[in-house]
Formats: sequence, C-alpha cells, structure tokens
Amino acid sequence: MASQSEQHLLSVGKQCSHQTCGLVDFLPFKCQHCEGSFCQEHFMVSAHKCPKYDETKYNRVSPNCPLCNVVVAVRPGQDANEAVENHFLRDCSVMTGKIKTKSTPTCARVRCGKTLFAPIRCNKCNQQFCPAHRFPTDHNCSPTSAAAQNKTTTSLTANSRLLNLNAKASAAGGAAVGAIKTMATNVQAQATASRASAAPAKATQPVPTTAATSSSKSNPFSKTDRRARAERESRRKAMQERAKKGLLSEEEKLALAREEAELAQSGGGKDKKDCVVMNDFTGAVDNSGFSAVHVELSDHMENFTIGHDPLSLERIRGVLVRLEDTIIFSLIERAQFAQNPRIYQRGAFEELTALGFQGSWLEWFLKEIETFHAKARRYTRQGCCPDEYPFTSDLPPPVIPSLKFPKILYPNTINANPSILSFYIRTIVPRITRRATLALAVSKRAQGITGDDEFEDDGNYGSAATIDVEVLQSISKRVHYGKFVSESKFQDDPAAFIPHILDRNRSALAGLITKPEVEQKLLQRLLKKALTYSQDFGPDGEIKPHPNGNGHASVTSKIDVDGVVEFYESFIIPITKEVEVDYLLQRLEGLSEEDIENLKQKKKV
Ligand SMILES: C=C(O[C@@H]1C=C(C(=O)O)C=C[C@H]1O)C(=O)O
Repeated sequence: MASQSEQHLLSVGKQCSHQTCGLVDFLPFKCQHCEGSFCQEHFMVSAHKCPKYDETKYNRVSPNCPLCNVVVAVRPGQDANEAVENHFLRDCSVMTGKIKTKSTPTCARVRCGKTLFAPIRCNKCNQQFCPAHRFPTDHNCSPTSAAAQNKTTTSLTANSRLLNLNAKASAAGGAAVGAIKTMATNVQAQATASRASAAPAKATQPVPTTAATSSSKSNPFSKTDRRARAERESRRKAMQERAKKGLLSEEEKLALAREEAELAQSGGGKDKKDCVVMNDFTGAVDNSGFSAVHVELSDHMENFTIGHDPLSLERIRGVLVRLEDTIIFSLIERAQFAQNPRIYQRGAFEELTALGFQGSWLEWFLKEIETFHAKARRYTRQGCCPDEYPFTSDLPPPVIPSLKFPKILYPNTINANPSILSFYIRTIVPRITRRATLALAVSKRAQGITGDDEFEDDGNYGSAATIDVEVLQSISKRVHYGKFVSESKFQDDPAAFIPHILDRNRSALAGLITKPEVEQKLLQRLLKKALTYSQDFGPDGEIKPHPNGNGHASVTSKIDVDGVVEFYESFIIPITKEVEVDYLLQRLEGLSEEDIENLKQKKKV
C-alpha cells in the first residue's frame, strides 16, 4: 500500500491512457490528435493506435517530378498518383514543352532531394547540395569538369532517371512510393510513346544558315513580330553557345532542340530538301546551302531524328559502351537454355518444309521477325544512315512513310551479318549454353537417356530462337556502328585516309582506325560488367556467394564470363574494324578528282 507521501506523488503524475498500460507518468505526453496522456512508450500515434490520427493529413510526401524535378504538391486527402498525373499533363516543362521557370533546386545527393533555398555548390563535382550533404564525403562526390558533370547529368536516360526516382521513392517512404512507381511507369510509357511518335518531319527540314527566319504563323514584315523573332533568335543563339560549353540543363537542351526543330520546320524561303545534309560529302558546301545545327542532347542517343552531332566520336563510343550491356544481358538470357542444335539445322523441322520454307528454325524466326520489323520501317534504305541491318533479304516496304534520316554515312553496301550469324551459331551458342546443355544431359542420363539424345535439346525452340534474334541484332548493330566510327575519323582528317583509300591499302587503313588503348579498356570494362551483371542475387538482394566453373571464385555467374570477353576480343572487335576498313574503301566512290582534292583540304576544327 503506498504511503501518504507516495499517495501525494501519485496525484502529481498522470496514468497512461493506453488500455494495457496505466503507468503513472510524472511527465506524461499529450497526444495532439486524441488529447490523451501517455507514457513515453505509448505517446506515438502508432503505439496507441490513435483513433483520431488521419494519415492522409499528415504523412504526405510531395514527390519530385522525375522529368522536371519540380516538387509535386499533394493536397490533403489527394492521391499522390493523381497529383503526379495532373502535373505531367499540365505543368511538367518536359512533358508539356513549356519552358520551365527556374525551379527551386534540390539536393543532388541520392535519396535526399531536399528543396534548396540556399544551395551549396560542391567545388569538386559542381552539383548543389543541402547543408547536410555539402561535403564530398557526404554525397559520394565524383569530381568531374563542370561541363562533363553537366553532360553526365544531361545524358540521364529515362531509365536512369527512373532508377533515381525509385531511390527517391524508397527514401520518401510509403505514401509516395505508389505515386512514384505509377509515375515511373507512365514516364516510361510517355517516353516510349514520344520516341515512337517523334516527328521526323521536323528533323528533315533544312536549317538555314542565315539568321532568324520568319515563322509561318507570324507576319515577317510587322515590327513587333520582327522584334519577337529577334529576341527568340538571340535567346536561341545564347543557348547554343551555352550548349557548346555543356552548360545547359536537360530541360533547356530539350527546349533548344524543340526550338531548332520549329525553326527547321519554318524552313525559310529556300526549297525544301528531303534530307538535312549533315555533312557535305564532296568537301564543298552542299548545294542546298544548308548545314544542320546539332544540339548535344546525350552521349548515348542513337535517335537520329533529334538534332545532335551524330558523328561525335564520344557519342558513338558511348553507344558502343551501351551496346555492351545489351549484348551481355541477351547472352545471359540465351545461356538459360541448352544449345538445342536442331534449331540451327536446315530441314530439321518438317513443319517448316511443309510451309515451303527451306531454312533452319532460326532462319525462319529471322525472316518472320524481320518481315514485321521492315513493315514497321525498322530498316531504312541501305547505304544512307541506317544503324539496323537485316539478316534476311527480300523484305517488304514499310507500311508508313519511311523516316527521312539526315545523311550521315556515305552510301555503301557493307553488311557483315552473314559472318555474324555463322560465328554466332558455330562458336557463341555452343560456348554460352554449355552449362545448361551439360545440366540437361545429367538430368537425361538420370532418366536413362544416353548417347546423342542426352545432348539433344530442352525443347525451348521458340524461346531460344527469340533470344537468338535479339543477340544477333545487338551484335549486328554494334559491328555496323563501325561505319559511324570510320566516317567520324575520316572527317576528322580526310587527307590522312585518302592516299590509302586510293591505294586500296587495307593494312594502312586498319592502322589508322585502330586504337589499342580503347580496345584494352573495353575488354577490362567488359570483364567487370559480365562479372557484375551475371551475379545471382538472393531474395533480399544479397549476392549468392559460391564458387563456379569460371574460376572467378566466391561469386555466382549466370554466364561464361571469359567467353563473353573472348567473343569480343576474337570476333566482335576484329569484324568491327573490318567493317570500318570496308567502309573507308567505299568512301570515295563516285567522287571526282576535284571533289577528292576539296576533301583533302578539309579538316574538322
Ligand atoms: C570503335 C573504334 O575503332 C576501333 C574498334 C574498336 C572496337 O571495335 O571496339 C575500338 C577501338 C578501335 O580500334 C574506336 O576507335 O572507338
């Protein structure tokens, strides 16, 4: 029984209102929602399951738009998804094309994203941070030049933006994750849609080298319009200058690209050309008097319908680096299945013979898939500037008008696909599927199936051939990108190449285009990528450590890592260089001696 003084003390404190607690707390906490008194253990709304707490009124996270990085306001009770969707449709400067007013910057540290009212710029990586992350050690600083940093930021693809977005989502906590995930899905859908519906017509209109032109909507003679045009032109030129220094934000670059496209569409009084001639192949200014204006949008963009310098060696190499990922991941997919040699043997399927098709199962897949892709205008006219080369011939014309790409490559007839297909079937498939093939044989022997039948196949003809086509298309694109490399190097210094082209000196040309340091770095990078991408992860994302046949101990590997490197070293790089030399040998065809002399005088500044 408590004494009198203790009784007195008890009257000072308050009993915890939690139904199972009742502790007398001398410094009780008061819940702002239900106004109950609680001890330290139960004062949180979650601890006493407060009936008066409204989650939507309090725990709201305002997500950042993944495209324009503006904080999207979410009204009390409003679904975050809905708020974000509305932002996309009405306010997002990237989705709507409105030139973005300067938004308040946010902390560049991943999973922070705090709105910065007093940004602190890191003098190493040139990004802006909140006070908590202003030091390089607090924000995983990657010291690069301001321009490169800007470029890196600029070249964020939709996907990498989405990755950042997911990082923000997990940092932002539950309420926003759904909205951000929905937004991420829609961003991808929008990005795909906008890529698919990219208006190529604008990019094909010539861009006059003269000063500002009148837009078709305005009156070219009115003073007000002239001033508006002049302002617009001076703003465009200023942005172009900043673009050259890599100082534009992504949105500004998109705005500039849009400005260029609109200007190109208004086109000026000159006769329209089918193609924007991105280069004068004769060495003289091309007869249209036009030269394209490029805006660097991203180092890795292959989209030739958006103006950027398609012959920048840095951009081209960026595409080759990105294609390494595509090739590795598609090989990882193929490695799941046994070799299934039957799908590469002509006449092995009587069902195909009955259809009148004499080729192999894989050749049938190539024909059917490429027929559909040709109708969807995947293959532009040969020799101009395609970066997609079919493995089959006699394909139908596109059902929609073909894209009028700007002329980038010199007309040529080079197609290395027959060699790529043969090497793939004879060398890559057996090596990359060896583990699955041997595992299949073990399981067949366990069922008493022995001899050749052990190694026959796992019956996944459709899956294996579908992935085969993907691998072949990615290797083909990579190898034929050598043409862009050659055109870029040729334009840098035509005089260095022309004598060897005229002498048909393959080894001298090969010596000019070969960059051993680039190749060496590529093979080192490739090994790291293959090791990383092929790791097996557990349900919690942990790496499943166990030794494997590759000799790279302690990590799992879904693919023959050494095989990937060998494919590049022994085939992909050599055949790329053969394509580069073959392209150069055709580079002067059809040019007069005067044209060739003019070319010799040119040197890229
Ligand atoms: C592609 C280039 O040209 C050559 C081919 C290379 C390749 O196929 O990876 C790499 C360097 C060069 O030897 C280049 O210079 O980047």
